Amino acid sequence: MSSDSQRASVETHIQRLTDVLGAAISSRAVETVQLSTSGLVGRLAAETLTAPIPLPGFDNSQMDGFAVRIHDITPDDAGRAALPLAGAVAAGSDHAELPPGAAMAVMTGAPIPEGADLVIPVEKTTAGSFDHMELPEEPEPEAPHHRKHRFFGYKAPLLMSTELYQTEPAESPLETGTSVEFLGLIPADLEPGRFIRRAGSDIAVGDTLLEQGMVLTPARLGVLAACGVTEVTLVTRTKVLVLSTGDEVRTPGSVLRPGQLYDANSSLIAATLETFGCAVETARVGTDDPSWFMENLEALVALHHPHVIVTAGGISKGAYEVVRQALGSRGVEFGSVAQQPGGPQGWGLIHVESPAREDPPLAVVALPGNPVSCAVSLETLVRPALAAVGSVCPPQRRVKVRVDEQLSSPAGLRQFRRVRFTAEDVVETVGGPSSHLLGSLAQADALLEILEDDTELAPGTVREAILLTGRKAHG
Ligand SMILES: Nc1nc2c(c(=O)[nH]1)N[C@H]1C(S)=C(S)[C@@H](COP(=O)(O)OP(=O)(O)OC[C@H]3O[C@@H](n4cnc5c(N)ncnc54)[C@H](O)[C@@H]3O)O[C@H]1N2
Ligand code: MOO
Repeated sequence: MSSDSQRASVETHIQRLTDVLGAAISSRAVETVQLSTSGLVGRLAAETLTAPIPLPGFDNSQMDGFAVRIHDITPDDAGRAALPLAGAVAAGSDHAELPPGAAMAVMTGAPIPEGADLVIPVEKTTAGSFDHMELPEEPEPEAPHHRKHRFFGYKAPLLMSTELYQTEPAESPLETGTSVEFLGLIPADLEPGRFIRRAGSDIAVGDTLLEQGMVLTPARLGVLAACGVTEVTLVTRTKVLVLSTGDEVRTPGSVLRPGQLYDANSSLIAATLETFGCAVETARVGTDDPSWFMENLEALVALHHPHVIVTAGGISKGAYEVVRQALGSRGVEFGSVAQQPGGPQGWGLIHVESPAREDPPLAVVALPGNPVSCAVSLETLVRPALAAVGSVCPPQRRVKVRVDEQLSSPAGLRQFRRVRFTAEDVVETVGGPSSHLLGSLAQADALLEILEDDTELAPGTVREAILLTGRKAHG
């Protein structure tokens, strides 16, 4: 259907866009990227990836405290027990062994000394903390991986003086006679494995880190890095070429002649599509000549290899509607959607000759030129369609709001008024319904949805609103 006398519903148009976008981006290529690349959040994994190492990578202490063997500790009725101190193990230290009948100081993240089966936090000693203890020297910086645990002793008694001094590795560290005095121990403190983070207890070797089609999140990127993964294979983002048209439109920074205006649509559309997970290139095709427009388009397709072309402007009823004239004869349909702003719309699939490009065909989404019409169309039509084709596009964010003013809306059109929050769940309109009011859009938090048969809204009416990109609901 391409007649303006019959307006398509919003839902019908979303389905049309879903069909054309689906046909164009169903078989996307994959690419391998370094994990250190920025902007990976929201990208789609193309392959299953399993853990090459466990997490934690080794048994380590969850607390700053003392590693002990359970059977070496027999608390008295007051929960007190003492053990000779055999040394200290810092995070980053290598293998240590716990001598029988002794305790070893262990710091959070330090490897558990062999033989220990639980850790008692330093708070459960009479010293209470390591704050006033002199800890063993740090290892040489050039060989951190050879970091050794240090045997040390206390100027006795540890828990009276809380003064700790380092000794050279001792033949028998227990000769120092220094002891650690635990107190307030209850049975739960002596459970096997207490405060030991076991190797592989979070992730085991071979566990699935990513599955094909999974969205990358900050946490998933963190897990990949923790497992030492350096690169990841991702679905190539939907590549969109944004073409803003209009002889009167100039690039910001250039000098305007009378009747000319700066190009708002390239920035607005590109920024929006980036939040939809697309890789976007923009170009301005400032011609009203359909054949020159097509030559430009073909050259740009050969350069950028997009999956989708989004045009802005040149589609309504004027004498110089270059997009409509150029693409209307190539399979792109143009018609009206029963919404305001964003009534005139174009959609379709085209084949553009390009040596580097193979099927599937290119999707065309032709938006009306008014900037607010573009913004609303992207939110109400393009976002749901992109989200429906299994892309990474986040869905609309809808909230219920109360409108504390009298509003009217034309019958048969779904009107989207720009509103801002004045209190939690309460909105006021910003500017009128016209689609040139870009300043008002920039002040708005949401698009108030007024349905087709909802022609008069009394103050206090509750309706749905779509939160605009980058805006959050009040409160
Ligand atoms: N006789 C009719 N006239 C119009 C109708 C209609 O049904 N019958 N529909 C109106 C509606 S609604 C809209 S929306 C616009 C859509 O027109 P076009 O898509 O052809 O867009 P243009 O005419 O090219 O531009 C419209 C408006 O937007 C300005 N513009 C264009 N590009 C940019 C840009 N990149 N940055 C900033 N502003 C831009 C342009 O100068 C125009 O003012 O048609 C109505 N007319
Ligand atoms: O349908 Mo238009 O987008 O209102 O100005």
